[in-house]
Amino acid sequence: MRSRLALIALIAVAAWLLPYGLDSYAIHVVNVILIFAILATGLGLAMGIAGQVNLAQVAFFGVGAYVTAILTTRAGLGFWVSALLAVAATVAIGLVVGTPALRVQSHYLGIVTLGLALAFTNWVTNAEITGGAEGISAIPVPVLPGVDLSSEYLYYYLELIVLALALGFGLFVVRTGLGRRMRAMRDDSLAAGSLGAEVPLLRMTAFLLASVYGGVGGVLYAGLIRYVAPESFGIANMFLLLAMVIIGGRQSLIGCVVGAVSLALVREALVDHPTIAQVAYGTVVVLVVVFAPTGLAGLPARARVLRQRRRGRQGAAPRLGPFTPYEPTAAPPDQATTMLRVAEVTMRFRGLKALDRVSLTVDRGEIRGVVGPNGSGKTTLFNVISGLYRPTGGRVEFRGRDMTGSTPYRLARAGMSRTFQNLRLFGDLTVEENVLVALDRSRTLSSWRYLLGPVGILRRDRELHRQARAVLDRYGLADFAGLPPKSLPYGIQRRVEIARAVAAAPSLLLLDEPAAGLNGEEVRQLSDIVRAIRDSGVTVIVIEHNMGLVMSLCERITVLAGGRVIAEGEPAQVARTPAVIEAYLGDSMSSDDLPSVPEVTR
Ligand SMILES: Nc1ncnc2c1ncn2[C@@H]1O[C@H](COP(=O)(O)OP(=O)(O)OP(=O)(O)O)[C@@H](O)[C@H]1O
Repeated sequence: MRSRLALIALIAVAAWLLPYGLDSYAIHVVNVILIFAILATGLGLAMGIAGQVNLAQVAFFGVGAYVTAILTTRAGLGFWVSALLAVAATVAIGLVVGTPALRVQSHYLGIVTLGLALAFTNWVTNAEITGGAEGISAIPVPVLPGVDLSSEYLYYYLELIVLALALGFGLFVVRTGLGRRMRAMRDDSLAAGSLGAEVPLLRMTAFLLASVYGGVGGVLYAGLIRYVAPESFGIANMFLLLAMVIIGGRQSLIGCVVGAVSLALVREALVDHPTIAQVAYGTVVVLVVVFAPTGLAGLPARARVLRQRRRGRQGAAPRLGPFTPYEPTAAPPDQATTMLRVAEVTMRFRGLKALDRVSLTVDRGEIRGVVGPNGSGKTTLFNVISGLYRPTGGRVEFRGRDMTGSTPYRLARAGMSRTFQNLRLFGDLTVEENVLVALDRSRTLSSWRYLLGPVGILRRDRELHRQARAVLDRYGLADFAGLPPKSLPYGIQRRVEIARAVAAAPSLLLLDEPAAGLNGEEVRQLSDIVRAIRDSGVTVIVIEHNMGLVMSLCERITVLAGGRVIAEGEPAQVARTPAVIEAYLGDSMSSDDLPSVPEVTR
């Protein structure tokens, strides 16, 4: 921590002293670089942190610059008033660009945002108000009492302060709840939604943030160059910005700034050879994507890992601890006893009927098993219940409310949580951050607090970290808190996913094949964990192929075959049902898979 502060202080002092060693041309180049660093930080937030393809950053930049130019020269407004209006206009454009993000997937956004960038250049080249291909000149010098901003040396300090604020704010967002939810969305939007992250609004927020940075960059550019023309906001600069973010390291805002500075210097060196420059950026981008996907920012971490490997692992290896059961709580008697009612649900995929008029009712406090041969519709049923699929017919009621076709994040916020058959942990977040995403119930619409109440955000984040550590301690995962989940053995990943699902404080927990890939001891521990979760007042539905586990754990079992419910009842009773035995034998499983003695499989 101390060495990091010392490094920041050193960089700050060096940045402050930099103009003393530069001639007038060099300071101009540096001033342009700082503007690109601000733009790249905004692009990094949208693309690297939130995972939203945004090719409109250059258009945001252009809107900021042009609106400043038009308002100062044509409407006669002061520079700073125009600057404020310019950023507001950029945010409005950001809202428009972000609207498709509410519905379409990220790769289509690439086309939408590219279209916007092209339309913008086309418009400014042809419109009268923008001065056509000639552009707008004679933008007035921004006035700041006591500081002559016509001097590029002093303008540098204005830009430096804005960049420091922009980067500081970006890092604050990335390292607290909003940024964590964005990163979770980037890693796995389905899992993020199932934990209550409002994915469409988060995407929109990413575009708004990018637009603010674009607008601020545009204002600074108008004030620096005092002339705007279409070529500054064209595809070539868009490509340059993309290259800066990819080469610097799109998942790190500091990487984006490093990328902006390095590439801008290279561009300067190759200013007389633009074609070579374009080919060089393209080649370096491809090399980085293939050989160093984390960009320049990821190199120190890679070097650290290599060094550790060479020296051999130091210190004690992290170990899985025991699970500490919850305090049992009795279900409140005054509430309805039905937790979930699925009525006549049908789910068709083109010609295939994956669910055929499936009905089941799960009572509060129950552990319900859902079993059936492969392809019988179990996971589809979970996907319908948890909102990933809208059923073709029928109704899903959760806690007495009709929630048919509701979105995963609404269901999550209503108290439903789930795990996935193939594990959907956020791979680039740490284990602790995975749990933090589930614990954090902040609404995306309350993100204005990042501007008006940052201290409250920090305080809340500290409290969430405390809660996350308590969850990890309870599940014996404390040693893994700072590690990325994909580096962990499968059994531990399964436990992390359950801990994460329970951290969302559900009243109904859906577990999709939680024992898949676990060894006998791990299955026994899982059984204890699920029982303890239920005893803490959570209703559980579990899909499982491990019949020993199902038989010993579940009070009731629903059996699906061919998308239909073929039996339901207590385990021993269901195991004797001829239709069930036939379904399993038809699936070429041995009838031994349906033990009459309820015991956990080892
Ligand atoms: N998104 C989809 N598009 C098309 N078909 C699908 C889709 N999801 C599931 N299916 C089909 O629906 C049927 C039921 O699949 P589902 O995954 O629900 O079965 P399952 O009982 O969970 O199987 P398993 O035990 O192997 O996980 C299968 O035939 C599957 O191919």
